[in-house]
Amino acid sequence: MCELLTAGQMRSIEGRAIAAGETTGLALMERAGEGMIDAILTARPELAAGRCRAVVLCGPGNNGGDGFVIARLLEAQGWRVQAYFYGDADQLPTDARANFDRFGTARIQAMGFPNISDAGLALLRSEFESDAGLPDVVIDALFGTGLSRLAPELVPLAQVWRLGGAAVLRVAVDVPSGLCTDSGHIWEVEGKAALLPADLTVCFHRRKIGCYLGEGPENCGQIVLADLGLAPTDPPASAARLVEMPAPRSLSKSQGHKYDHGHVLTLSGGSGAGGAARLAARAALRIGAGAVTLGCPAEALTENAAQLNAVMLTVIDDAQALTDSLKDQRRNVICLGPGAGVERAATLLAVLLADYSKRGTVLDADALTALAQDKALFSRLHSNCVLTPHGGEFRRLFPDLTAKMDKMPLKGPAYSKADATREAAQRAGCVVVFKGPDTVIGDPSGGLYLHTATGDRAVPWLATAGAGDVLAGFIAGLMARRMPAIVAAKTATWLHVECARSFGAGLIAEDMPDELPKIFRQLGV
Ligand SMILES: NC(=O)C1=CN([C@@H]2O[C@H](COP(=O)(O)OP(=O)(O)OC[C@H]3O[C@@H](n4cnc5c(N)ncnc54)[C@H](OP(=O)(O)O)[C@@H]3O)[C@@H](O)[C@H]2O)[C@@H](O)CC1
Ligand SMILES: Nc1ncnc2c1ncn2[C@@H]1O[C@H](COP(=O)(O)OP(=O)(O)O)[C@@H](O)[C@H]1O
Ligand SMILES: [K+]
Repeated sequence: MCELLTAGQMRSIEGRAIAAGETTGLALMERAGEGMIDAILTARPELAAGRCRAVVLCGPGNNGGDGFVIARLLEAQGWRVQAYFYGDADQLPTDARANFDRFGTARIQAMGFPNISDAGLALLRSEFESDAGLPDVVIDALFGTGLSRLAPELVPLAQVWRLGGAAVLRVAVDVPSGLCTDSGHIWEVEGKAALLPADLTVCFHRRKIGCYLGEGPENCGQIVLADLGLAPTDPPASAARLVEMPAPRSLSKSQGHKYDHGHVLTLSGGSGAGGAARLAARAALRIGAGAVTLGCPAEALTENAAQLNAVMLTVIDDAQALTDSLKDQRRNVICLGPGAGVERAATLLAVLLADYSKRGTVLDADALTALAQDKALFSRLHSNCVLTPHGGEFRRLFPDLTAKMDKMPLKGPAYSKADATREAAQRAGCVVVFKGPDTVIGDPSGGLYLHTATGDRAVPWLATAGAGDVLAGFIAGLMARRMPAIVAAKTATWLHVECARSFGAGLIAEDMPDELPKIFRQLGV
């Protein structure tokens, strides 16, 4: 289970350990420096062989203190190291000051404070233009989890930071300077923003949530962990968790009748608007629902019949027809929204949310718009519902939360997509899957899960029409198989990205359900 921490959560874990006498700030800082070097050499073993050159940028807080430790330890390994300092030595926190002194004032190049001097910047620039060639590694120990506002000094530094291009390894200590640890946004004021993007980010103790949200993933490079030796106490209950590969056991089928594996009813729109619901229906069937029926208006029966085989068809013209259809309790999950049309979605939603049996209900697309337009409907959502909004739909449903999320404060902590999803799920009383390259899943009890499709899980081809319909179908299919809503949402999100990764370039939504059997084989389902 991989927890993702905010700056505040990390601070309280460290603070508790120090207060309990389990460790000291100085010991943690030493361990952070050691862990950093282990992590760099593990991620880039080729650096272990040579006598490399490193430039370490140290800032005014404890992140800077880590930088002095790293500089000292790298030097002890025979590296040529130059440390630069942005800050006032007399204002350094105690442990950082101890490491500043230990490395040696005379060997630390001051860059000027509170403004970086031209001379300081020129000296730093010369590191990249020296006869000794480019540094092998540049380390960003300027600001870490303590940064809670724009550091304007990063603006000039950001240009120098990029010198040398791909020939230089850029490593961030804990988080890249300029990134908000909580929201993954870049700190900015009046349109001015700056950040030092990294090829490798070494997070201490636990991964920081901002590395997985917003602009975090594209600016952190590879993210690895360094152990600080803190006791593996339970993470805070409020900590978010990364969505991980599902256990194959959870996806395998036991013996039984088709209806033992559930029956999804997907409700489509009228003539010419059935594609989205057909995609969802096929996805639900492929992921293992025992049976899937598409409910369409009579006018669309013939065209749907021409497209579907294993998916069954029924006519659902109006609210009464849906009420009758729900009398069949084997239809244990309903998927409504894709291609339904807002008016029809509103009519059918009223029936679904009045259904006493509170069966599994996946609401996407037009059903979300209908929900946003009707407070009474919204208030009838229950814990067996799943909402799957993209950014636009989320804005319609929760305009106030979106406004809070979009407004980067001048000073942190910032309100994040994770905070918004948690609040949305609690308000709706059901699971909310807030989609995007960083998909955040919240459950009404406050649980929070993140799936970030970046790095080796990047799937730009998933930005294709109908991909969301397939996700809704996957969730519905898994719920039909009696997976709890939150588990179905997590599992479907992971499989959805996995299908896109596996298929690769050229992916369109139709390909995704048909990629599932291959994924299942690979997982050993
Ligand atoms: N706690 C622990 O036990 C351990 C901590 N560890 C390490 O400490 C890091 C957190 O350290 P930290 O909280 O000291 O803040 P840090 O991220 O270094 O920097 C931000 C500070 O700079 C200050 N600031 C000054 N000038 C500024 C300016 N112009 N622009 C913006 N800010 C400016 C700013 O204060 P402000 O002026 O905003 O009040 C703020 O106080 C953490 O990431 C990890 O690397 C590890 O060693 C393990 C043990
Ligand atoms: N660049 C991307 N990387 C990863 N996932 C993406 C990306 N773009 C879109 N997605 C995913 O694709 C799906 C798109 O859903 P949605 O916006 O509802 O599209 P549609 O309405 O066309 O089906 C979501 O699950 C979203 O998370
Ligand atoms: K940093």
